[in-house]
Amino acid sequence: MKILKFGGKSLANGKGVHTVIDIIGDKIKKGEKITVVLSARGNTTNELEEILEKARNNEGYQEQLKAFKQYQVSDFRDIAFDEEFENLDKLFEGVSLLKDYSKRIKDQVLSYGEVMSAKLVTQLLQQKNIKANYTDSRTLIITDGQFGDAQPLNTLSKENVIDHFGKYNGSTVNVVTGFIASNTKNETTTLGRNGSNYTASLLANYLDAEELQNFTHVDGIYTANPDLVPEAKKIEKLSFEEANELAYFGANILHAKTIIPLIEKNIPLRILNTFNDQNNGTLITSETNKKGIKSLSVLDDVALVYLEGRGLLGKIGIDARIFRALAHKNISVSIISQGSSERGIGFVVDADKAKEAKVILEKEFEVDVHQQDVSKISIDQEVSVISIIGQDLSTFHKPYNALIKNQVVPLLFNNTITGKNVSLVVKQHQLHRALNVIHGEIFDISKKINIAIFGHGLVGGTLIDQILQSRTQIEKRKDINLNLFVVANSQKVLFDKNGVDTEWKTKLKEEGEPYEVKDIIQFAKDNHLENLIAVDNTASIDFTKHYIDLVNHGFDLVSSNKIANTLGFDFYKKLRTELEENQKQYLYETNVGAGLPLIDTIKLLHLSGENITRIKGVFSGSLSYLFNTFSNEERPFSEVLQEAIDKGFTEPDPREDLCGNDVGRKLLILARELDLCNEFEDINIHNLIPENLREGEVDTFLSRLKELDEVFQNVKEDQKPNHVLRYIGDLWGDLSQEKGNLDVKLVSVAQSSPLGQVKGSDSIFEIYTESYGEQPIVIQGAGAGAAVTARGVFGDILRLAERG
Ligand SMILES: NC(=O)C1=CN([C@@H]2O[C@H](COP(=O)(O)OP(=O)(O)OC[C@H]3O[C@@H](n4cnc5c(N)ncnc54)[C@H](OP(=O)(O)O)[C@@H]3O)[C@@H](O)[C@H]2O)C=CC1
Ligand SMILES: N[C@@H](CC=O)C(=O)O
Repeated sequence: MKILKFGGKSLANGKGVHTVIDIIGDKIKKGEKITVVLSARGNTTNELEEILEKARNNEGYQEQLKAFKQYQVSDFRDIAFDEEFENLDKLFEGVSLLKDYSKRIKDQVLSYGEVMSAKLVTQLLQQKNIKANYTDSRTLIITDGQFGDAQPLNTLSKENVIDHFGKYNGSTVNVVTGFIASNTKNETTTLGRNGSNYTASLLANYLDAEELQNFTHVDGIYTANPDLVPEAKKIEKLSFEEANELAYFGANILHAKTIIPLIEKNIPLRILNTFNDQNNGTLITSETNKKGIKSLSVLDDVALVYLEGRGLLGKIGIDARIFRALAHKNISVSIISQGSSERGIGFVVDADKAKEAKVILEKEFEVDVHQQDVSKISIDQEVSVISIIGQDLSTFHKPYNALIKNQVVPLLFNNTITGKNVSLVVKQHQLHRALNVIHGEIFDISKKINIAIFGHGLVGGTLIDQILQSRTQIEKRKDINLNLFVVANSQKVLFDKNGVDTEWKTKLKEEGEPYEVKDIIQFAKDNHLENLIAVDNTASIDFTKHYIDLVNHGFDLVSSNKIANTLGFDFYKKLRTELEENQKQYLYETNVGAGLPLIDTIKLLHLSGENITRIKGVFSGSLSYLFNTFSNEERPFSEVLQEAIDKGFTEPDPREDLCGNDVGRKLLILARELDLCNEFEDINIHNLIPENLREGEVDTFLSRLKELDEVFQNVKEDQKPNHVLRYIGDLWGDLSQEKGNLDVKLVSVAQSSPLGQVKGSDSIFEIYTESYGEQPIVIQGAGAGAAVTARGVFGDILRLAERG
């Protein structure tokens, strides 16, 4: 015998009931022996409760009652509910006259939900020539007299059930009302929360069923609520013990008490989806999984109560007084946390009990408040509890750190000593993000990194394409899902919370909208996006003004833009302070030497105590290309410069390279990595642009490039034989002082020297240190170009993603 239990959503009007009839019909056809247990249909129980309240409060309930009746019969005109409707009318009338109702009356009213549901399904089955027998569970399950949450009297109930089922030879399906029962005085009682499931598991127990199949509207039990966590996965198998934990911590499919009758008889429970016959659901058995499962569950109808005060320190009996006072009023406390100093104790109660709990405690601690031993008794209603089931403390740092990194600071947390569960109380508005962050961290599924790209020119555009090309591979290899949720230029933004695709350029053009950076921050918040990174691929000083705001709102930063690192030292420090306070990171490896691993190397040498005494070299890829080519070939300077521009080596405004600012910035960035406090004004820069070409629009400058030819031809010809031109940066002096010397200049060097041998757009950096003496560490390679730079930015993004 299998027990099939169908929930309210499975039995709703429309597709629901008919699907249920088909499922039952199929089983009968296959010769399976089954018993069916039903909940009330759709929203029936809630509706009956609401009408009852209205009747008591003398609010017009007739209209809702009429709609309720229509719902029950609308799809099934030939089924008669006259008797049930008449009884309900009488009950509501009585309540409205008395302006009150007892728990006994409420149980009577609610019982009609299950009665009508079972009556309907029985008749629909009979219409299909299936032998079905309406079974009112009040004749079977006998309980104590606790209306609303009655406890079954097992011996009596079991006898009734065995007796009743003994009368059927197996070819008739008993269609049993769930949830309802009767006491020994033959009065209707109900079995409380999850009552229909309880009826089904009691029957399974009494009848030694081979399986209980619980048909719901979901595919099974998930690692988290899929409505809140899109990446949630279905759990194939669970042990009863684990299911019990899930039930206790709020998984809304089961209630702990419903599992006990199954455990007793070792009867498997399968959670199935009425509307998906292709799914095996979740199987719950006594078998324990060695690895253990992990799941996230949420209690959100809760409140946090907090008691604080200096007088609690070391005082004995405070906790006892709190819990005794609450227990006295039947208020149950679920999660408790107390500081070791005992200056405060926080705990969680059901939301609807919070105010009462506060009043009770205020009364209990009246004297203590007066004596200022207790300073505060407060409640916070806007909280949720997340329980990580299967999580022990040895690896708890992972989800915890991820939460902090995503600016979710739990208000309270506790763990079970013997089990493997940790519960956290978080602010309700952070629940969604918190769940996704924890889920991404504890499951073997990819961690989503939400990236906002600002600037999609040469570097930014290449970066987007590189990410879109490699993201599948990265997800496979690293379990990191790179989600580009924003692409923006100086005018417009394209939002897509699920990530832009290869059509991003067209979409940005057609669907892009004007924006301010705060809109992007808001979008991330509204969509509960976690692991946020803002990538600056602009050359804009204006955009850098938003860095601190972005950091304060949970974004890590990556930039190819060098401006933020070369603004005033005050800003430089402030940004780092904000980063530290928010536990955010800022990576900018491409600021010097494009994709070359320079900044990291310098940072490491410095951090490890290696004294760097000088850094010298060709810092600019574009000027390297320009002077390498111009020195070796007999071509006009303007022609080679145009080539460097066309190859994407220069800054958006090439005058930034030629005037020395770009090299100056790079030099300053390196100096600041060595903890020097130099300002941009401290740099001695040899500006290569003749004064008459320095001002004006970039286009005008580009149209006058030829005017540079004579100037540079003369410089070239003025050199010693076998010498070439190089534009270098040089950081020197006593670098243990507050400031170093920073020079940017055009020099003529022997072609045979290391600097003289640099080719193409290569940069070369000579790093002199105390240990390495006269022989510098040399880093050399492509110092400019969209592809290498974008790859470097990509590297920074991945570094952040992996650090998590
Ligand atoms: N090229 C190279 O080899 C290297 C470049 N870099 C750095 O990379 C950065 C980008 O260079 P590149 O790609 O050549 O520049 P581009 O001029 O090609 O692209 C700049 C992008 O930034 C956008 N932008 C400008 N201002 C803003 C703003 N305030 N807010 C949002 N978006 C803005 C532009 O949009 P719009 O079109 O609307 O103006 C454009 O999409 C520069 O900072 C450069 O120094 C670093 C290392 C090497
Ligand atoms: N314009 C820059 C690009 C990289 O920072 C250069 O030429 O080096």
